[in-house]
Amino acid sequence: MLKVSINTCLGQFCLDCAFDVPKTGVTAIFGRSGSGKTSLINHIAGLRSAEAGLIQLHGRELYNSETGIYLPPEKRNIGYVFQEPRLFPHYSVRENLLYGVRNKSDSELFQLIIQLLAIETLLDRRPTTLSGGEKQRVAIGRALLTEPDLLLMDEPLASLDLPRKKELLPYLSRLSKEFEIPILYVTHSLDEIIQLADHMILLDQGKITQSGKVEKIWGCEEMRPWLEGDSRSSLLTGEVKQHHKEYPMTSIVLDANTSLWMPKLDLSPGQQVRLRIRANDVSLTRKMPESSSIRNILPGRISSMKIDANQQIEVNLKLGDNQLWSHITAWAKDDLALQEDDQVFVQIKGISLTKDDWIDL
Ligand SMILES: Nc1ncnc2c1ncn2[C@@H]1O[C@H](COP(=O)(O)OP(=O)(O)OP(=O)(O)O)[C@@H](O)[C@H]1O
Repeated sequence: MLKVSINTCLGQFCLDCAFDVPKTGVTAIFGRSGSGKTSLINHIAGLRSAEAGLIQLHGRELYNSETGIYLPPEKRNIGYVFQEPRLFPHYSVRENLLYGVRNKSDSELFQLIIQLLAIETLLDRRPTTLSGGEKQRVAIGRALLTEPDLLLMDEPLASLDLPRKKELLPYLSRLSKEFEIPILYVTHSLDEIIQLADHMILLDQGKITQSGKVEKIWGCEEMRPWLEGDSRSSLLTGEVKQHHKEYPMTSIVLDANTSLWMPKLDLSPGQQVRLRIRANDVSLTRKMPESSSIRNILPGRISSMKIDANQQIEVNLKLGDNQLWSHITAWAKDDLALQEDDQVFVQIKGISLTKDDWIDL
């Protein structure tokens, strides 16, 4: 586990945060530009020193202002992947990968990493001949080959265009499952968080405003600037229950009493999935409709209602054990005379869940 507590100022900017990162999985660091994301991971890497604090990785102290411990970056055993791949142009891909690696033979780890990142065929090429996505895969491979206790990634996809980002995401996702090390992942992208992160830390002006499981943070008030109105959505975790016998649909269990139908997933019963349900795809009725094209009609209760910037209503609902957002017009709210604590029926079109709205966990 990584334990961090940092209190320091750089000019006008002060970083004051304390948090723990679980032993495995991806923890996303998210926040506005200038909120201190890069400064934070640079402190952990040892590229910056704080005025006060403690950084402990798997029980080993990397930094302790009280006892004067300050390990330089090369003694911390931390891998760092930057926005730009930073490869040595005069070395081949193989030489880049093995730079700084003690065991330079074709180890099992080397084979695993080149397969996982699909860079076997690039080994004899020079970085200048690679695409942006290929270069970044090599940079990730190089960081992993040093067998780090922690991997820091600072917007590793930011310099890539959208198709390259999409190409690299599955590699990152596989890597986080395959390597049992904590990954701290700085990003501006909510899509990357949905695809990759298990946990999330929200930073604002150098302070942590929220941290915890992604599903929980997603719905919190501090996420409102990024997820308001039309862009409001909920993240839910569930398990594949069954596939429909006649139609290309899959049922996902969210809790003991709640399940949803969505277009067929190529997954087996029992597999875990994360779903994003857009608030615009969730409508409400007072009575159970008698016949409807909508496949998911579930009982829910209104927890709270908020007016968005366009004077429409964001309704937060309790759906079984989960929280769900619905976005409706103020007109509909008045027409149905909706109030907090009311019991309603929540309607989610099965077809509204597209392939960008789920990942297997
Ligand atoms: N050497 C420095 N001296 C003074 N202020 C600095 C220094 N380095 C960074 N800062 C300030 O610290 C704040 C946090 O910067 P940082 O790069 O950590 O933010 P960030 O959240 O990573 O931003 P972005 O998302 O734009 O990369 C900024 O206001 C920045 O101007």
